[in-house]
Amino acid sequence: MQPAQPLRLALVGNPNCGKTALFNRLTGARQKVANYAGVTVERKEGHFTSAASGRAFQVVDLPGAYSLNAMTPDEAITRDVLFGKQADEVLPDVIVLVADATNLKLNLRLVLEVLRLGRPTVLALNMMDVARKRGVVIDTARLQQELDIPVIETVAVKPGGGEALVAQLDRLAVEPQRARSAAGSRFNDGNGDKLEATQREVRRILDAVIRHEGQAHTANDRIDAVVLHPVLGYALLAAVLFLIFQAVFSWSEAPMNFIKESIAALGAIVNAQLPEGPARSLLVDGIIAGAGSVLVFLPQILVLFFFILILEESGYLPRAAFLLDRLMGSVGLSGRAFIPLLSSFACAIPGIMATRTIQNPRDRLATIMIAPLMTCSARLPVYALVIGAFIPDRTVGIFNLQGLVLFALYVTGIISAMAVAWIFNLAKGKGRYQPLMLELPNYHLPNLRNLAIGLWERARIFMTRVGTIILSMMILIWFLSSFPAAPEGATGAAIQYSLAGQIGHLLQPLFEPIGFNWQISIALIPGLAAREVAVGALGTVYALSATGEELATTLTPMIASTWSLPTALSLLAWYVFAPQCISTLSTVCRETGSWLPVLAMTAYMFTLAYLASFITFQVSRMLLGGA
Ligand SMILES: Nc1nc2c(ncn2[C@@H]2O[C@H](COP(=O)(O)OP(=O)(O)OP(=O)(O)O)[C@@H](O)[C@H]2O)c(=O)[nH]1
Ligand SMILES: [Mg+2]
Repeated sequence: MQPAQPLRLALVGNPNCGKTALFNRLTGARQKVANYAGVTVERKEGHFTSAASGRAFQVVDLPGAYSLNAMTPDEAITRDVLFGKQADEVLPDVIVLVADATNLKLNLRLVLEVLRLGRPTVLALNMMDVARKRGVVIDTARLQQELDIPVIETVAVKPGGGEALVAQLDRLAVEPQRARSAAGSRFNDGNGDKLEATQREVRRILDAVIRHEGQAHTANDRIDAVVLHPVLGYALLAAVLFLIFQAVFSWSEAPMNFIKESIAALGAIVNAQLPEGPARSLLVDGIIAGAGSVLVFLPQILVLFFFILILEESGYLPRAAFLLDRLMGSVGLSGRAFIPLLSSFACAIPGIMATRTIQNPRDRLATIMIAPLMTCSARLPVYALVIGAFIPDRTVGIFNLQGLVLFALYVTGIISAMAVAWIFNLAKGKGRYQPLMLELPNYHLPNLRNLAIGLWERARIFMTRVGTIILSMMILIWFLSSFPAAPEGATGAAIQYSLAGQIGHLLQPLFEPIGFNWQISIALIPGLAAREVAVGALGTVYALSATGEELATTLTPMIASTWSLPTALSLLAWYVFAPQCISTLSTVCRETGSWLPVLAMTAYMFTLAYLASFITFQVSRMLLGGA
């Protein structure tokens, strides 16, 4: 009896109405959900089986859209799926419209537009929990009558909040025709003045179905009076950012020490158990010292994401975008660039993809070009390693000095990005200033369970990186650093004679003027695969360079005793600017459809990195006298 084909569903609705939350609820996926418009920028597919009927469904989550006349590249994806324009796309069997019940006035426009397509459609009236709390009363039965499609109330963020929808979909799977609205044709008069006809229809339906308006959301307004205040607003923004960098160091100290000690203990055990030889060296110097020195930074990454997740979920981000719109405009960026740039603090790849929400292609390109200057989380281990080794852990006034330096590095990245945008603006000619149009979502208290899931997800991603790309690079680096073995009667550490040692020495003339020794030069190359690998590579290289009997699984004291301060500062400067990992460059190529921006980006970033390191090294050497 079971049809072989799963029923294909597409989730369509305004931005930020909870499509992805619903997608996750239905399929058990963990796609990114956040409280601002434009989180989803690509099509995502998932599957689920109805517990009641055993029927299989295929769901596509789509970027939010205000209308089917796409203005931005992400809206175009949704339009193309609905019109079957995507080359390898089959039209969905049922369109699941999602609407924010607290904002029907805005959401109904798209609903009516989609109904005109005359396809089987159901409406999920989402965020019903918020609507109820505010006392909004919607006559769902009447709405169903007006639209002539099934209307189901949902709460996408609550367990079981999508069950009624699945039950309805089960019924539709038997006869999808039941969801084909005749109402669509009612305002499909083809008189050209569709927009106005739609507006009128929206007003009429609202009058018929809203039984009670509920209170205006006064709490929102009260918070906004502070958050968007011309003075207090900026002070709050600065305080929030500052707190984050302080916390990254002070909160993570204890767990980092614990991980560090565990790794050292593990190294000692393996060292004592295994006979001397390549196997022991690979395990202790390659894997434990290499991957271990990256693993130590997990707590700091989690603290950073703890704050990012709270900011994303609270609804604060679009407000910050408004505060900074003037500043962004003065260097020729659109205020819409704010969220893509902020996402780049996690990783430049989602940041660059998020530029799909920027309408003007020129603004979009400018944002893509500077996104890699935002400090991605993969740089954090490098910064933290060098800061931990060279910047004393003391307080300046109420501030932690290490946190201050970290903050300064992030700010340097931001200021440089603004400068590059300004130059780009001069070169490309000034774009028309477009006023920032962003929806201000309601404030949400972050849901603890989702926060925990989000952090767990980040930990998983980081551990997977450590276990796959970083581990395999570590093994490769260990081989390169161990073979060929030192010749008979050699005096120095064996690594000096290895392939990696030779490459390091070969590169040294290039890096000498900026203060890098051969160990750093070796670590820079694998750092292009993933930035954290540079830390792991240093771990392995130094473990293998250790000549004495002492076990060298902790990197920090080693670099503290062998590098000069100017070298350390120069490495920090290098990491602010040096081009991102290869995957970022390939994302730029994919998003712009051309290699030209990739080449331009690589060239400008390498130039800036070398210049910045050169100046940092030479000036600090002069100031500190010799070294
Ligand atoms: N209280 C409540 N919050 C919800 C509900 N559904 C979603 N949210 C929250 O609403 C915000 C937006 O959810 P998303 O699922 O990211 O929205 P989206 O429609 O996918 O947004 P875009 O991808 O930007 O188009 C998030 O903060 C969710 O946690 C709901 O039913 N009730
Ligand atoms: Mg989404």
